[in-house]
Amino acid sequence: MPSFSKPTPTSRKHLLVLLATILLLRGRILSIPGRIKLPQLRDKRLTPEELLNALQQIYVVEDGVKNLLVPYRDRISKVPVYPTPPEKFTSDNKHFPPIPASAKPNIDAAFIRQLKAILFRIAFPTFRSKETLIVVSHSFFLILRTVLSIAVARLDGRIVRDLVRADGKGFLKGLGLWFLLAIPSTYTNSMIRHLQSKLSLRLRSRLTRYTHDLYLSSAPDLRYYRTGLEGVDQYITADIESWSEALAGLYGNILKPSLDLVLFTSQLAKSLGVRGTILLFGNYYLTVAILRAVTPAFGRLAAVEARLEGEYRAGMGRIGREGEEIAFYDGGARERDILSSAYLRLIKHVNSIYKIRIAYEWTEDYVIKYLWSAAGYGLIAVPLLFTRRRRSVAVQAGEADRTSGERPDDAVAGRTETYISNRRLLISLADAGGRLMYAYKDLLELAGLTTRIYTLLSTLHNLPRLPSSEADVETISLTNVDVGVPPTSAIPEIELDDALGHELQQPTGSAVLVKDLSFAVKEGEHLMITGSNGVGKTAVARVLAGLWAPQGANPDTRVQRPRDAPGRLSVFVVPQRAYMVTGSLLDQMIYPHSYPEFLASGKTEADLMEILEMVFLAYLPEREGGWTTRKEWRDVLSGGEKQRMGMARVLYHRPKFAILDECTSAVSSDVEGRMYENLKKLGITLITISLRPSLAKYHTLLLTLTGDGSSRWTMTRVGTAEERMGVDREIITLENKLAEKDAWEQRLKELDALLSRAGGPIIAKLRICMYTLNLFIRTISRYDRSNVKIHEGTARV
Ligand SMILES: Nc1ncnc2c1ncn2[C@@H]1O[C@H](COP(=O)(O)OP(=O)(O)OP(=O)(O)O)[C@@H](O)[C@H]1O
Repeated sequence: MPSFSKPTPTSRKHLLVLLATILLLRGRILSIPGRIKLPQLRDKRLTPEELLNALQQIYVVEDGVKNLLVPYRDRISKVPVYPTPPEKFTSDNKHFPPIPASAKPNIDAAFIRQLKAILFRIAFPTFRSKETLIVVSHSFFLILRTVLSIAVARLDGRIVRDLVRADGKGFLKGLGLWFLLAIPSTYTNSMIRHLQSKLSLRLRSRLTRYTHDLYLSSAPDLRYYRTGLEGVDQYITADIESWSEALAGLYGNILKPSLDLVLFTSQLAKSLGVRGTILLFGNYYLTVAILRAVTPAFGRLAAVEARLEGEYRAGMGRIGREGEEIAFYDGGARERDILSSAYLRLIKHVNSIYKIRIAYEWTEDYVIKYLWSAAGYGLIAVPLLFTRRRRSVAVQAGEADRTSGERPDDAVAGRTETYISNRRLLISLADAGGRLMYAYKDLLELAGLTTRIYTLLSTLHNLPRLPSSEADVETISLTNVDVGVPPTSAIPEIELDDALGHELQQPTGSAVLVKDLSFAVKEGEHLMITGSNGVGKTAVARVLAGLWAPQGANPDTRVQRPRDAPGRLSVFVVPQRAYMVTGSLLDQMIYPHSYPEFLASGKTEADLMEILEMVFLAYLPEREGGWTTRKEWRDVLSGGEKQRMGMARVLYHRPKFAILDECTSAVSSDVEGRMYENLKKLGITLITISLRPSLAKYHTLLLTLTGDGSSRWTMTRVGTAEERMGVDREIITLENKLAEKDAWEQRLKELDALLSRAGGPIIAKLRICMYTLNLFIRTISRYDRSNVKIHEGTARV
């Protein structure tokens, strides 16, 4: 493999140097990079080429830990990943029981249980995690802010008192303290915001990693394939993010105002006395009662909004994915209608939330701002009026100065201080109360999002296990298997127009497509599965590959596949629709291998080129600018090229059995035939699903699915090469006879005309012969090459 060091240009022989540089670069671009050195990646700004190579590398393993190479600006950071162990999922399973059909997002026991499961099984798995440290620091700053707010309120009162007293020195001292206090206060505010964002990000990362590991599980779980949950992307991307933000924000929004409420109330109680404190608590009670009565079901509304967002997002994604097909049909207008409809449903819902909010927020503002302020004035008046009355009585008695030793100015200043401090505390109290009320609404919204996240996790956790089909056998076989569409799992969905309730997606019953199917394919035998469209050919492949469980209650039902040998897969499936992975040209060919796995396999660039030649794609690396070129391959490659790439993957992996599901339908027959020959030469046993009779000659067994609604099937042996030649000869004879059909028909008409003029028994016999001939011609006419059935060596298995 060539190295990737930069060429040094010399001042002499410019032309030669230029030529050499071009050649060197061409060599670098067109060849596969070796393992790249990554120790100082974090510190070094990489060249675009190095960046591309690092992207190709995907990850490095250091000290047994997989480090993902994540592009960040024009650098690469190494992020260690620790996949969730399967035992963790097993132990978590019981904490995520299926959500009951009647569940509605609300602040209740179910919400607490769901939140507890998500928090303590995923978000905070241990108390010594970084998340805990963030929460502790966050709490510290929240408490500090409350303490500082009290200090600010006191200082505020003191400054005004000194002002009323005309105490310049005291005023300046107070002002100096004010500036000093501002430093920790503002720092505390920014730290609270920072820690809240950090906590939200950590929660999101924890949940995302867990969900990725659970969702993208390998065989036999294949949860990504089997969830049946609509709009999973919305759950994993947007909902997890909103949930993390809501939770991190809510912690501050509940803890801080609650603390404020306790501390401010205790401070106020000192100057309000018992009566005032009772009045204060009466005020709290009244507020909570009023607001509870007018609070709408924000939880359910938030959950429905998330779902509608998901539908709209899915529609947008579909257009991005299937742009070309839509463009061919010129379906823009139709798609716009579909998208607009999804968008309008979302907007209608959001609008209705806004409308519901008007009444709620109006009441909330009225209660918090005006009711609390009025109560506040009343409460402040208690000590003031009380003190004033006492003072006036004392003044009347002419003993004011003697009893208190204060000047009248001091008394006014003292009252002003109390008033200012209490007023500030009351304003803060009203603010805390308001935030607590908002927090209640946020809590309801969190309940809605929690239901969404919990639905995702419990659906993934509760998928029925697929029976393992791998065994120590040499053949791939089905025994007494009913093939049918598996029932969709029951997933509760919050219904669009029904924010008051939700609907259960009913499990659909599955019809049996193929009944009691049994066959075994040994290595070296080649099976072709045929039958009309929709009869269940791919369904059989799904059962063989372990994507669908066999149906039916027959105790003898069995699906068996050999286990993967070291370095060799037992079964590799090429599906009907070509799939192109995000990445380089090399990634397309080695999929699902990663680049490090390719290096570990010991295969070389020459091996890859040899494979590309076998599928007639040898021109691709040169045409596309090298193996590491990254493009949107789904659009760049033609339909036939994508299918040939699928065949290249089979040749790269060299499995024991290759299931080819109509994966050469866009490839010309001659190229298709040569690719089949190449696969067989490499010792790969073929299980082909196809409607092309021309492919039958590469196989030894033919499974025909009847497709007349009876779910029946027949297995026939295609026969030896000689026998197949015999069949070909028969086809040619029939075709020759077919070519003479018009002449025969003409002669028949002539004879018929002759006979109609004659009579007698001989004529009757001749008429019978004519009838037979007629029938024969009609039968031949109906014959078509594609209908020729091969019956040699028929063996029902
Ligand atoms: N996930 C699914 N959900 C519901 N029905 C399904 C699903 N997958 C397949 N089917 C149904 O099962 C039947 C068989 O599908 P299958 O893909 O096996 O047909 P096929 O014989 O391979 O057809 P074709 O030749 O057109 O590819 C079809 O009627 C199809 O609609």
